[in-house]
Amino acid sequence: MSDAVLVLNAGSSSIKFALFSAEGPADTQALVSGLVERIGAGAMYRFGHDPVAPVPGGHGDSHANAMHWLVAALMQRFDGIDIVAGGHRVVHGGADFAAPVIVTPQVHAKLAALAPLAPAHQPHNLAGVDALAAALPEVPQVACFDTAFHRSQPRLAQLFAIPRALTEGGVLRYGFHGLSYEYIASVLPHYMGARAQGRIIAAHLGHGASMCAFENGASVATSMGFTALDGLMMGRRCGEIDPGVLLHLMRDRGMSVAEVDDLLSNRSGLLGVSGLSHDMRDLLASPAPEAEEAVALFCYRAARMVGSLAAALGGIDALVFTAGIGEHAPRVRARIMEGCRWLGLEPDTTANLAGGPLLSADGSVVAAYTIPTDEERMIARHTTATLGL
Ligand SMILES: Nc1ncnc2c1ncn2[C@@H]1O[C@H](COP(=O)(O)OP(=O)(O)O)[C@@H](O)[C@H]1O
Ligand SMILES: CC(=O)OP(=O)(O)O
Ligand SMILES: [Mg+2]
Repeated sequence: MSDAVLVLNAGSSSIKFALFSAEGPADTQALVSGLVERIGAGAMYRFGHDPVAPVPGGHGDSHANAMHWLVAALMQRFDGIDIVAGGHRVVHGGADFAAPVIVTPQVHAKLAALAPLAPAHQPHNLAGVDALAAALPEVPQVACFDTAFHRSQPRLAQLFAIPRALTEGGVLRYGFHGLSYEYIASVLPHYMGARAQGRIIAAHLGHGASMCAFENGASVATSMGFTALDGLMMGRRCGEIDPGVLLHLMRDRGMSVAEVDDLLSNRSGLLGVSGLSHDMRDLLASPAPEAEEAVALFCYRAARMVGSLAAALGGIDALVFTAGIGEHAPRVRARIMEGCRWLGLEPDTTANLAGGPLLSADGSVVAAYTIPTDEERMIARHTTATLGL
Protein backbone atom coordinates (compact mmCIF):
# COMPACT_ATOMS: atom_id res chain seq x y z
CA MET A 1 0.00 0.00 0.00
CA SER A 2 1.47 3.40 -0.87
CA ASP A 3 0.43 6.61 0.89
CA ALA A 4 -0.87 9.45 -1.26
CA VAL A 5 -2.25 12.98 -1.14
CA LEU A 6 -5.47 13.40 -3.11
CA VAL A 7 -5.65 16.83 -4.75
CA LEU A 8 -9.01 18.16 -5.93
CA ASN A 9 -9.15 21.28 -8.10
CA ALA A 10 -12.76 22.17 -8.83
CA GLY A 11 -13.43 24.79 -11.50
CA SER A 12 -16.70 26.18 -12.77
CA SER A 13 -17.46 23.19 -15.03
CA SER A 14 -14.77 20.66 -14.26
CA ILE A 15 -12.94 18.87 -11.47
CA LYS A 16 -9.26 18.13 -11.97
CA PHE A 17 -7.67 15.61 -9.60
CA ALA A 18 -4.25 14.13 -8.93
CA LEU A 19 -2.78 11.61 -6.52
CA PHE A 20 0.76 12.44 -5.35
CA SER A 21 2.94 10.12 -3.31
CA ALA A 22 3.10 11.23 0.33
CA GLU A 23 6.41 9.40 0.67
CA GLY A 24 9.63 10.95 -0.57
CA PRO A 25 9.85 14.40 -2.13
CA ALA A 26 6.52 16.17 -2.55
CA ASP A 27 7.54 17.08 -6.05
CA THR A 28 7.67 13.72 -7.76
CA GLN A 29 5.44 13.00 -10.74
CA ALA A 30 1.74 12.55 -9.88
CA LEU A 31 0.90 8.85 -9.45
CA VAL A 32 -2.20 9.49 -11.52
CA SER A 33 -4.17 12.51 -12.61
CA GLY A 34 -7.36 13.12 -14.53
CA LEU A 35 -10.57 15.05 -14.63
CA VAL A 36 -14.34 15.14 -14.75
CA GLU A 37 -15.60 17.74 -17.20
CA ARG A 38 -18.87 19.10 -18.62
CA ILE A 39 -20.55 18.64 -15.25
CA GLY A 40 -24.28 19.18 -15.60
CA ALA A 41 -24.23 18.73 -19.38
CA GLY A 42 -23.24 15.17 -20.28
CA ALA A 43 -20.36 14.78 -17.82
CA MET A 44 -17.31 12.82 -18.96
CA TYR A 45 -14.30 11.60 -17.01
CA ARG A 46 -10.74 10.47 -17.61
CA PHE A 47 -8.46 8.61 -15.21
CA GLY A 48 -4.79 8.78 -16.20
CA HIS A 49 -4.31 7.60 -19.79
CA ASP A 50 -7.61 5.68 -19.93
CA PRO A 51 -10.04 6.68 -22.68
CA VAL A 52 -12.59 9.36 -21.84
CA ALA A 53 -15.90 7.86 -20.67
CA PRO A 54 -19.30 9.16 -19.56
CA VAL A 55 -19.80 9.57 -15.81
CA PRO A 56 -22.22 6.72 -15.02
CA GLY A 57 -25.59 6.75 -13.26
CA GLY A 58 -26.39 10.47 -13.42
CA HIS A 59 -23.54 11.24 -10.98
CA GLY A 60 -22.32 14.00 -13.29
CA ASP A 61 -25.43 16.14 -12.89
CA SER A 62 -23.92 18.38 -10.19
CA HIS A 63 -20.49 19.10 -8.68
CA ALA A 64 -21.58 17.68 -5.32
CA ASN A 65 -22.69 14.36 -6.85
CA ALA A 66 -19.68 14.24 -9.14
CA MET A 67 -17.34 14.76 -6.17
CA HIS A 68 -18.87 11.89 -4.18
CA TRP A 69 -18.76 9.65 -7.23
CA LEU A 70 -15.16 10.64 -8.04
CA VAL A 71 -13.80 9.98 -4.54
CA ALA A 72 -15.52 6.56 -4.39
CA ALA A 73 -14.40 5.66 -7.93
CA LEU A 74 -10.78 6.63 -7.21
CA MET A 75 -10.71 4.58 -4.00
CA GLN A 76 -12.09 1.57 -5.88
CA ARG A 77 -9.89 1.93 -8.94
CA PHE A 78 -6.66 2.66 -7.04
CA ASP A 79 -7.24 0.37 -4.06
CA GLY A 80 -3.50 -0.13 -3.65
CA ILE A 81 -3.17 3.56 -2.75
CA ASP A 82 -3.97 4.77 0.76
CA ILE A 83 -5.19 8.39 0.78
CA VAL A 84 -3.58 10.01 3.85
CA ALA A 85 -4.40 13.68 3.13
CA GLY A 86 -6.65 15.83 0.96
CA GLY A 87 -5.55 19.07 -0.69
CA HIS A 88 -8.07 21.41 -2.24
CA ARG A 89 -8.08 24.48 -4.41
CA VAL A 90 -10.36 26.97 -2.67
CA VAL A 91 -10.85 30.00 -4.84
CA HIS A 92 -11.65 32.65 -2.23
CA GLY A 93 -9.79 33.03 1.07
CA GLY A 94 -11.16 36.53 1.76
CA ALA A 95 -9.27 38.82 4.13
CA ASP A 96 -8.64 36.10 6.74
CA PHE A 97 -6.69 33.47 4.82
CA ALA A 98 -3.30 34.44 3.44
CA ALA A 99 -1.81 30.92 3.56
CA PRO A 100 -2.99 27.30 3.28
CA VAL A 101 -4.95 26.07 6.29
CA ILE A 102 -6.15 22.75 7.72
CA VAL A 103 -9.93 22.56 7.30
CA THR A 104 -11.69 22.48 10.69
CA PRO A 105 -15.45 22.98 11.13
CA GLN A 106 -14.77 26.68 11.95
CA VAL A 107 -12.62 27.16 8.84
CA HIS A 108 -15.23 25.37 6.73
CA ALA A 109 -17.94 27.76 7.99
CA LYS A 110 -15.79 30.83 7.17
CA LEU A 111 -15.08 29.52 3.68
CA ALA A 112 -18.75 28.75 3.06
CA ALA A 113 -19.58 32.34 4.05
CA LEU A 114 -17.33 33.55 1.17
CA ALA A 115 -19.37 31.62 -1.43
CA PRO A 116 -21.30 34.71 -2.61
CA LEU A 117 -17.96 36.22 -3.74
CA ALA A 118 -17.15 33.18 -5.90
CA PRO A 119 -20.46 31.47 -6.62
CA ALA A 120 -19.16 29.49 -9.61
CA HIS A 121 -16.22 28.06 -7.64
CA GLN A 122 -16.41 28.16 -3.83
CA PRO A 123 -19.39 25.78 -3.36
CA HIS A 124 -17.71 23.27 -5.69
CA ASN A 125 -14.42 23.55 -3.81
CA LEU A 126 -16.21 22.83 -0.53
CA ALA A 127 -18.15 19.96 -2.14
CA GLY A 128 -14.73 18.31 -2.59
CA VAL A 129 -13.91 18.76 1.10
CA ASP A 130 -17.30 17.33 2.06
CA ALA A 131 -17.04 14.33 -0.28
CA LEU A 132 -13.62 13.38 1.05
CA ALA A 133 -14.73 13.90 4.68
CA ALA A 134 -17.74 11.61 4.09
CA ALA A 135 -15.59 8.86 2.55
CA LEU A 136 -12.53 9.19 4.84
CA PRO A 137 -13.50 11.15 7.98
CA GLU A 138 -10.10 10.69 9.67
CA VAL A 139 -8.05 12.09 6.80
CA PRO A 140 -6.80 15.69 7.30
CA GLN A 141 -7.66 18.19 4.58
CA VAL A 142 -5.93 21.40 3.57
CA ALA A 143 -7.50 24.37 1.78
CA CYS A 144 -5.13 26.18 -0.61
CA PHE A 145 -6.31 29.56 -1.82
CA ASP A 146 -6.31 31.25 -5.21
CA THR A 147 -6.22 34.58 -3.39
CA ALA A 148 -3.32 33.86 -0.98
CA PHE A 149 -0.43 34.53 -3.39
CA HIS A 150 -1.72 38.07 -3.99
CA ARG A 151 -1.92 39.11 -0.33
CA SER A 152 1.70 40.30 -0.60
CA GLN A 153 0.63 43.13 -2.92
CA PRO A 154 1.25 46.73 -1.91
CA ARG A 155 -1.81 48.40 -0.40
CA LEU A 156 -2.46 50.63 -3.41
CA ALA A 157 -2.71 47.61 -5.69
CA GLN A 158 -5.45 46.20 -3.44
CA LEU A 159 -7.60 49.32 -3.08
CA PHE A 160 -10.74 50.36 -4.91
CA ALA A 161 -11.46 54.08 -4.97
CA ILE A 162 -14.49 53.70 -2.71
CA PRO A 163 -15.28 54.96 0.81
CA ARG A 164 -12.81 53.74 3.43
CA ALA A 165 -15.44 51.97 5.51
CA LEU A 166 -16.09 49.54 2.65
CA THR A 167 -12.37 48.91 2.21
CA GLU A 168 -12.03 48.21 5.92
CA GLY A 169 -15.00 45.85 5.60
CA GLY A 170 -13.01 43.73 3.13
CA VAL A 171 -14.10 45.14 -0.25
CA LEU A 172 -10.63 44.85 -1.77
CA ARG A 173 -8.97 43.60 -4.91
CA TYR A 174 -8.08 40.02 -3.92
CA GLY A 175 -6.98 38.52 -7.24
CA PHE A 176 -7.22 34.86 -8.26
CA HIS A 177 -5.34 32.05 -10.04
CA GLY A 178 -2.71 32.48 -7.30
CA LEU A 179 -1.84 28.77 -7.15
CA SER A 180 -1.08 28.86 -10.86
CA TYR A 181 1.07 32.00 -10.53
CA GLU A 182 2.89 30.61 -7.50
CA TYR A 183 3.72 27.47 -9.48
CA ILE A 184 4.94 29.54 -12.46
CA ALA A 185 7.09 31.69 -10.14
CA SER A 186 8.57 28.51 -8.65
CA VAL A 187 9.63 27.02 -12.01
CA LEU A 188 10.65 30.24 -13.75
CA PRO A 189 14.31 30.08 -12.60
CA HIS A 190 14.59 26.83 -14.54
CA TYR A 191 13.80 28.80 -17.73
CA MET A 192 15.34 32.20 -16.97
CA GLY A 193 17.95 31.73 -14.26
CA ALA A 194 18.48 34.85 -12.12
CA ARG A 195 16.30 36.97 -14.44
CA ALA A 196 13.29 35.14 -12.98
CA GLN A 197 13.61 37.51 -10.00
CA GLY A 198 12.95 40.45 -12.32
CA ARG A 199 9.76 42.12 -13.56
CA ILE A 200 7.54 39.33 -14.85
CA ILE A 201 4.00 39.40 -16.21
CA ALA A 202 2.28 36.01 -16.29
CA ALA A 203 -0.91 35.54 -18.32
CA HIS A 204 -3.13 32.68 -17.11
CA LEU A 205 -5.42 32.37 -20.13
CA GLY A 206 -7.86 29.50 -19.58
CA HIS A 207 -11.64 29.39 -19.28
CA GLY A 208 -11.12 31.99 -16.58
CA ALA A 209 -8.33 34.41 -17.53
CA SER A 210 -6.16 36.83 -15.61
CA MET A 211 -2.69 38.37 -15.49
CA CYS A 212 -0.29 38.85 -12.62
CA ALA A 213 2.75 41.08 -12.27
CA PHE A 214 5.47 39.69 -10.04
CA GLU A 215 8.84 40.83 -8.88
CA ASN A 216 11.26 38.74 -6.81
CA GLY A 217 8.73 35.95 -7.28
CA ALA A 218 5.97 37.82 -5.36
CA SER A 219 2.70 39.22 -6.72
CA VAL A 220 2.62 43.03 -6.88
CA ALA A 221 -0.51 43.56 -9.03
CA THR A 222 -3.12 41.48 -10.82
CA SER A 223 -6.06 41.93 -13.19
CA MET A 224 -8.81 40.23 -11.19
CA GLY A 225 -10.41 42.04 -8.26
CA PHE A 226 -12.96 41.40 -5.52
CA THR A 227 -14.37 38.58 -7.64
CA ALA A 228 -13.16 36.58 -10.64
CA LEU A 229 -15.31 38.74 -12.97
CA ASP A 230 -12.82 41.59 -13.28
CA GLY A 231 -9.93 42.15 -15.68
CA LEU A 232 -9.49 40.26 -18.94
CA MET A 233 -12.24 39.08 -21.24
CA MET A 234 -12.88 35.37 -20.52
CA GLY A 235 -14.78 32.41 -21.94
CA ARG A 236 -18.12 33.49 -20.50
CA ARG A 237 -17.20 36.41 -18.21
CA CYS A 238 -17.08 40.05 -19.28
CA GLY A 239 -13.94 41.14 -17.42
CA GLU A 240 -13.42 44.89 -16.90
CA ILE A 241 -16.62 46.82 -17.53
CA ASP A 242 -17.87 50.33 -16.83
CA PRO A 243 -20.02 49.97 -13.67
CA GLY A 244 -22.37 52.42 -15.37
CA VAL A 245 -23.40 49.56 -17.68
CA LEU A 246 -24.67 47.58 -14.67
CA LEU A 247 -26.64 50.58 -13.44
CA HIS A 248 -28.13 51.07 -16.91
CA LEU A 249 -29.17 47.41 -17.18
CA MET A 250 -30.93 47.48 -13.81
CA ARG A 251 -32.34 51.00 -13.82
CA ASP A 252 -33.30 51.49 -17.48
CA ARG A 253 -33.76 47.95 -18.77
CA GLY A 254 -35.43 46.49 -15.69
CA MET A 255 -33.01 43.61 -15.23
CA SER A 256 -32.84 41.94 -11.82
CA VAL A 257 -29.58 41.37 -9.94
CA ALA A 258 -29.75 37.66 -10.81
CA GLU A 259 -30.23 38.47 -14.50
CA VAL A 260 -27.29 40.89 -14.56
CA ASP A 261 -25.16 38.33 -12.73
CA ASP A 262 -26.04 35.65 -15.28
CA LEU A 263 -25.39 38.06 -18.17
CA LEU A 264 -21.93 39.09 -16.95
CA SER A 265 -20.84 35.71 -15.54
CA ASN A 266 -22.24 33.23 -18.07
CA ARG A 267 -23.33 34.96 -21.27
CA SER A 268 -20.54 37.47 -21.91
CA GLY A 269 -16.86 37.15 -22.82
CA LEU A 270 -15.95 35.09 -25.91
CA LEU A 271 -19.43 33.57 -25.93
CA GLY A 272 -21.24 36.89 -25.74
CA VAL A 273 -19.17 38.70 -28.36
CA SER A 274 -19.06 35.79 -30.84
CA GLY A 275 -22.60 34.55 -30.18
CA LEU A 276 -21.10 31.15 -31.00
CA SER A 277 -18.90 29.57 -28.31
CA HIS A 278 -17.02 30.19 -25.08
CA ASP A 279 -14.22 27.93 -26.27
CA MET A 280 -11.23 29.52 -28.02
CA ARG A 281 -10.75 26.35 -30.12
CA ASP A 282 -14.19 26.78 -31.71
CA LEU A 283 -13.61 30.47 -32.42
CA LEU A 284 -10.20 29.96 -34.01
CA ALA A 285 -11.73 27.30 -36.28
CA SER A 286 -14.74 29.42 -37.25
CA PRO A 287 -14.90 31.57 -40.43
CA ALA A 288 -17.61 33.81 -38.88
CA PRO A 289 -16.65 37.52 -38.55
CA GLU A 290 -18.18 37.52 -35.05
CA ALA A 291 -15.75 34.78 -34.00
CA GLU A 292 -12.83 36.77 -35.41
CA GLU A 293 -13.98 39.90 -33.58
CA ALA A 294 -14.24 38.01 -30.28
CA VAL A 295 -10.68 36.68 -30.68
CA ALA A 296 -9.44 40.14 -31.71
CA LEU A 297 -11.04 41.75 -28.64
CA PHE A 298 -9.60 39.06 -26.34
CA CYS A 299 -6.09 39.77 -27.67
CA TYR A 300 -6.50 43.56 -27.69
CA ARG A 301 -7.65 43.59 -24.08
CA ALA A 302 -4.83 41.25 -23.05
CA ALA A 303 -2.17 43.46 -24.68
CA ARG A 304 -3.63 46.53 -22.96
CA MET A 305 -3.48 44.74 -19.62
CA VAL A 306 0.21 43.95 -20.18
CA GLY A 307 0.75 47.70 -20.57
CA SER A 308 -1.08 48.43 -17.34
CA LEU A 309 0.82 45.81 -15.35
CA ALA A 310 4.14 46.89 -16.89
CA ALA A 311 3.39 50.36 -15.50
CA ALA A 312 2.81 48.83 -12.05
CA LEU A 313 6.20 47.08 -12.33
CA GLY A 314 8.05 50.05 -13.84
CA GLY A 315 8.95 47.94 -16.88
CA ILE A 316 8.92 44.32 -17.93
CA ASP A 317 11.62 41.67 -18.34
CA ALA A 318 9.47 38.73 -19.41
CA LEU A 319 5.94 37.79 -20.43
CA VAL A 320 4.81 34.23 -19.61
CA PHE A 321 1.76 32.53 -21.15
CA THR A 322 0.05 29.65 -19.37
CA ALA A 323 -3.25 27.67 -18.99
CA GLY A 324 -5.41 26.27 -21.83
CA ILE A 325 -5.17 29.17 -24.28
CA GLY A 326 -1.71 30.35 -23.19
CA GLU A 327 -0.27 26.85 -23.60
CA HIS A 328 -2.09 25.73 -26.75
CA ALA A 329 -3.10 28.69 -28.92
CA PRO A 330 -0.06 30.09 -30.85
CA ARG A 331 -2.30 32.40 -32.89
CA VAL A 332 -3.58 34.09 -29.74
CA ARG A 333 -0.08 34.34 -28.26
CA ALA A 334 1.18 35.84 -31.52
CA ARG A 335 -1.47 38.56 -31.53
CA ILE A 336 -0.89 39.46 -27.91
CA MET A 337 2.88 39.58 -28.47
CA GLU A 338 2.36 41.86 -31.49
CA GLY A 339 0.59 44.25 -29.13
CA CYS A 340 3.64 44.19 -26.85
CA ARG A 341 6.30 45.05 -29.45
CA TRP A 342 6.36 48.66 -28.21
CA LEU A 343 7.62 47.36 -24.85
CA GLY A 344 10.62 45.73 -26.56
CA LEU A 345 9.19 42.26 -27.17
CA GLU A 346 10.40 40.79 -30.46
CA PRO A 347 8.42 37.58 -31.12
CA ASP A 348 10.03 34.53 -32.77
CA THR A 349 7.22 33.37 -35.08
CA THR A 350 8.70 29.91 -35.73
CA ALA A 351 9.36 29.20 -32.06
CA ASN A 352 5.83 30.32 -31.19
CA LEU A 353 4.28 27.98 -33.75
CA ALA A 354 6.52 25.16 -32.50
CA GLY A 355 5.24 25.67 -28.93
CA GLY A 356 8.26 27.35 -27.31
CA PRO A 357 9.01 27.33 -24.45
CA LEU A 358 11.00 30.44 -25.49
CA LEU A 359 8.80 32.58 -27.78
CA SER A 360 10.96 35.68 -28.20
CA ALA A 361 13.75 36.25 -30.71
CA ASP A 362 17.45 36.44 -29.86
CA GLY A 363 18.20 39.93 -28.61
CA SER A 364 14.59 40.70 -27.66
CA VAL A 365 14.64 43.16 -24.72
CA VAL A 366 11.59 41.44 -23.23
CA ALA A 367 11.66 37.63 -23.15
CA ALA A 368 8.48 35.62 -23.73
CA TYR A 369 7.74 32.03 -22.74
CA THR A 370 4.91 29.53 -22.69
CA ILE A 371 5.09 27.37 -19.57
CA PRO A 372 2.53 24.71 -18.54
CA THR A 373 0.93 25.47 -15.21
CA ASP A 374 0.30 22.81 -12.54
CA GLU A 375 -2.11 23.94 -9.85
CA GLU A 376 -2.45 20.35 -8.58
CA ARG A 377 1.26 20.06 -7.87
CA MET A 378 1.25 23.42 -6.08
CA ILE A 379 -1.66 22.22 -3.91
CA ALA A 380 0.21 18.97 -3.16
CA ARG A 381 3.30 20.96 -2.10
CA HIS A 382 1.21 23.15 0.21
CA THR A 383 -0.70 20.20 1.64
CA THR A 384 2.38 18.18 2.57
CA ALA A 385 4.12 21.28 3.97
CA THR A 386 1.07 22.35 6.03
CA LEU A 387 0.62 18.87 7.49
CA GLY A 388 4.36 18.29 7.97
CA LEU A 389 4.27 15.09 5.90
N1 LIG B 1 -5.72 23.71 -28.38
C1 LIG B 1 -6.34 24.80 -27.94
N2 LIG B 1 -6.40 25.91 -28.69
C2 LIG B 1 -7.04 27.01 -28.28
N3 LIG B 1 -7.63 27.11 -27.06
C3 LIG B 1 -7.59 26.06 -26.27
C4 LIG B 1 -6.96 24.84 -26.63
N4 LIG B 1 -7.09 23.96 -25.62
C5 LIG B 1 -7.80 24.61 -24.66
N5 LIG B 1 -8.11 25.85 -25.04
C6 LIG B 1 -8.85 26.87 -24.28
O1 LIG B 1 -8.53 26.70 -22.92
C7 LIG B 1 -9.72 26.67 -22.12
C8 LIG B 1 -9.52 25.74 -20.93
O2 LIG B 1 -8.38 26.16 -20.23
P1 LIG B 1 -8.02 25.57 -18.77
O3 LIG B 1 -6.78 26.24 -18.35
O4 LIG B 1 -8.03 24.09 -18.82
O5 LIG B 1 -9.23 26.21 -18.01
P2 LIG B 1 -10.00 25.87 -16.69
O6 LIG B 1 -9.00 25.31 -15.71
O7 LIG B 1 -10.48 27.20 -16.26
O8 LIG B 1 -11.09 24.92 -17.07
C9 LIG B 1 -10.81 26.21 -23.07
O9 LIG B 1 -12.05 26.74 -22.68
C10 LIG B 1 -10.35 26.77 -24.42
O10 LIG B 1 -10.86 28.08 -24.59
C1 LIG C 1 -10.73 32.08 -10.55
C2 LIG C 1 -11.06 31.52 -11.87
O1 LIG C 1 -11.42 32.22 -12.78
O2 LIG C 1 -10.88 30.20 -12.01
P1 LIG C 1 -11.13 29.30 -13.32
O3 LIG C 1 -10.15 29.77 -14.35
O4 LIG C 1 -10.84 27.89 -12.86
O5 LIG C 1 -12.55 29.51 -13.73
MG1 LIG D 1 -8.68 26.78 -14.08
